Amino acid sequence: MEWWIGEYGGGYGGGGRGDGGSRAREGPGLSSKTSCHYLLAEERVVQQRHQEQPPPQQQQQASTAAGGGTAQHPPGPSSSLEAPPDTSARRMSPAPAPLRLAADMVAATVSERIRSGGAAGLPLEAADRQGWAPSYAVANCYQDGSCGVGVHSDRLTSLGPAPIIASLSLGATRTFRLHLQQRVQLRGSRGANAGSTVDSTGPGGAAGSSSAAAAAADVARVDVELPHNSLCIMWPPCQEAWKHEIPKTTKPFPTHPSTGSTRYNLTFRRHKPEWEARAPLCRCGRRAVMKARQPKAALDGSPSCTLRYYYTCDSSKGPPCGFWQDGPSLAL
Ligand SMILES: O=C(O)CCC(=O)C(=O)O
Ligand SMILES: [Fe+2]
Repeated sequence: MEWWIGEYGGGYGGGGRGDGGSRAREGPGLSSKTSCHYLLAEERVVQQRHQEQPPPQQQQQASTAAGGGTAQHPPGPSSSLEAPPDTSARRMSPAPAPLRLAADMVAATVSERIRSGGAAGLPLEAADRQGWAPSYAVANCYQDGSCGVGVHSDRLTSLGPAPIIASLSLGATRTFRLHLQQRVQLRGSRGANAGSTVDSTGPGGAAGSSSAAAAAADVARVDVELPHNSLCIMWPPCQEAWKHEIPKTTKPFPTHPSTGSTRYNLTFRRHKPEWEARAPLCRCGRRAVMKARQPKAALDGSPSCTLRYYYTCDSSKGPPCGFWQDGPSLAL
């Protein structure tokens, strides 16, 4: 694996994503030991277009989808420490053959889960219901317990609302920790939680996966151990209702005969250029980022039946200009 995951060289432990936002960066938006690979030729075309053309001037436009117009709200929830896999900040290389093979297997697993009703009641996009296929993959390498990724949700600007993200773990076993942000009432479900939004399937893709979050319907934090060859599917609305992290640890954890204390993670995602194009430009001229709105009383009030989004300045690219614009909403 190392021959391609280590592409950007260097370490990702010390100043990594776990350190309150001061991520070590080597390329645009990518930390060392993280690399980004396109699986579809279209993705490469979109990427090239991004590099060649400045975004369209749409600064004064009203909000995009179902949301209202520009509002004078204060900024939303304090900006989370977000992971880099936002394709607007990507430097992608083509996926090597083993990664394509893994992507095909992951796509088949996720699609079969959808086809057999395992994702019933979840807010899947119509296209995803027909079968899900990722367009790119992000590879992370955690050399040992000193490496982690801080609490974040994955960027929605280029993934669109309610994305499916499938995460394959290889090597050492590390803890994947989820933090509940808002309770969501899913259609047809009785519980007031995004209960079944994370589905971790054990080694070999064994059936009878453990749905850790479902078992913990009323807790605000869930730990899922991710052993070698496990697939963790972050079903929607996982990115909206939860944040996640791989905590650094000084405690012993299960190593792997081939990789020792090193864990590799491959997340498979589908880029939705149509959503990325909808993001307005903020006052400082950068493309705004789309985030999920979390109601103030999210954790004590009644569950939300609607996912709401807003656009704000991308603070990962420099001092925020204070831009805020209402975004789309998605009834569950
Ligand atoms: O390593 C993992 O399991 C999670 C990685 C992650 O959250 C990310 O790349 O956004
Ligand atoms: Fe993430």
